[in-house]
Amino acid sequence: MFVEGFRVESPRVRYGVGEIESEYSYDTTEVVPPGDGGAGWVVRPKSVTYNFKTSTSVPKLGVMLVGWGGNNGTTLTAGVIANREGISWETKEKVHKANYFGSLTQASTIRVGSHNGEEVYATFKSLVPMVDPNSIVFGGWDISNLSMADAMARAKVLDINLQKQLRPYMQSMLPLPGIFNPDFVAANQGARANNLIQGTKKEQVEQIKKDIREFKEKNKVDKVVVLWTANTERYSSVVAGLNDTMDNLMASLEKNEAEISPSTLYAIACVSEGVPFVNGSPQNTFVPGLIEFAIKKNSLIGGDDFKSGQTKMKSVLVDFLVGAGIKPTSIASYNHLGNNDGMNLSAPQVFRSKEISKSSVVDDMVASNPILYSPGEHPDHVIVIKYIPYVGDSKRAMDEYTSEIFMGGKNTIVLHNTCEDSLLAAPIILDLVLLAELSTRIQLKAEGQDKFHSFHPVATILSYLSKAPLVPPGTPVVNALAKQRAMLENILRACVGLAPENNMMLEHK
Ligand SMILES: NC(=O)c1ccc[n+]([C@@H]2O[C@H](COP(=O)([O-])OP(=O)(O)OC[C@H]3O[C@@H](n4cnc5c(N)ncnc54)[C@H](O)[C@@H]3O)[C@@H](O)[C@H]2O)c1
Ligand SMILES: O=P([O-])([O-])O[C@@H]1[C@@H](O)[C@H](O)[C@@H](O)[C@H](O)[C@@H]1O
Repeated sequence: MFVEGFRVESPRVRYGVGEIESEYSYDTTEVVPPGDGGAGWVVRPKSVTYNFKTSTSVPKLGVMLVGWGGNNGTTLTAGVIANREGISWETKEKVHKANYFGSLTQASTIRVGSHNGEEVYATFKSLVPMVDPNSIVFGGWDISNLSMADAMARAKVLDINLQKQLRPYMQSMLPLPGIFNPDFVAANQGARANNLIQGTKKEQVEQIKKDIREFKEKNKVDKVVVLWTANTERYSSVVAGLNDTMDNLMASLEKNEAEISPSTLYAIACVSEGVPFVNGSPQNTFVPGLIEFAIKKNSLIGGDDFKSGQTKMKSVLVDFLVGAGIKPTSIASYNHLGNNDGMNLSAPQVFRSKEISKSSVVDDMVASNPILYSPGEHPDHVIVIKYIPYVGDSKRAMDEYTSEIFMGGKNTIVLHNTCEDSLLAAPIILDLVLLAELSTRIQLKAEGQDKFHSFHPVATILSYLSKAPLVPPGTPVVNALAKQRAMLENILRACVGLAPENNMMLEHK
């Protein structure tokens, strides 16, 4: 059974004017090491009462994309317009209708219980009020000056009969000039760089801040979220005195230090304006000084690197294998693609950023099972990415997973996965901006705390959507996809006083 929406009736939930309040018992545990008496480890269940307040004042949302004219940026913009206008288009197979497939918030469901023995499901987005994607106003920056209509044609992602219908809506959408530094991307990206902000790094930051303010005013949006879907940069060097603290980063900006990347400059501008900034690429935009700045300003940052295809599959498969007591011993991940992202990734220093994010995704799962892995032991894991122009945005991923199984046996799984890069990434970008906006409307307070506060500005709530989740310093990184989804769903369930989904279904046992 499926329900579009629901209200929770409980003495612990109040749907007020402008907000939903809930009182939530957070059942967790306290783990105590062996005592002097050698009694062994002790695990004590404990319950902590949290109060949540979620504002139901859903804003008119503006989304400014860095790299708006790219394959992902144009595909997302086009997809939202097609959904908003109810566009359908004919291909050789059939007449297609616009949809939001691939979006967790728009096209997935949650179990809310059972009725007369039948399971009842609701849309994920019905848990708490979210922005309607059809109402989003898009804008942003690109170092290439093509209109969104021409950039969509350049991307060659969407069917031509759809593109023709979208062109009138997108031809007047022009990207603002971007901050470009050829030292941080492949040399082959220079050919498209004809739409640039000139000046010192500080002047560039001030321009981005001005752009955000003017966009907000011109479009009469209540809130803006900025998301980086521009090209992958090489890692910035993290150097004491340069970017290791907020003060040093700001001093380096004043000195126009060369090693501050464009993505970090955009992030500085956003944090300065209190605008959420999400990084969809793998580079270390969030150098320590930027993270300190975001925490001081309590301004949301999140990322890194959209989890869209090959890595998303890996974070499911390795979780299944390790969770089943099977020991992955070698993982070979190869893919080739032919879009501009792939061309940029053909530069070794840029590829290294992607290699890091794609390799780290198994770390938490391997570390969770010392029965299988000795301290420091991990699977052989290689990442290969090749640029083959002919396939365009239709990335072809090939993986081989070899594992040790019972009594010296071996198991090998081979996958071929045609990841239509932008058609998989666009709905993920949508979820990132919707959830980033939502999380800024949630306040929480644990028992013993006297004031409500926001989530930590480093938004781990976005982990499900990121290959390399950014977490507050010193906190655990979770990559297993099922755990990430459960974390997100259960936090939103808590906002309306619903217990975590435990899948026990005792009533049927
Ligand atoms: N499935 C996916 O597509 C996927 C998954 C994970 C991560 N990513 C990352 O998303 C990013 C975008 O992917 P894409 O396929 O859209 O790439 P793309 O090359 O088509 O688009 C990037 C756009 O950013 C622009 N740009 C580059 N540097 C800029 C700057 N400093 N300021 C403003 N604009 C700038 C470029 O002109 C281009 O239009 C890449 O970093 C990619 O690695 C993509
Ligand atoms: O998300 P995923 O498919 O594991 O990883 C992908 C890379 O393998 C691919 O080369 C590139 O197109 C995308 O940027 C994406 O990051």
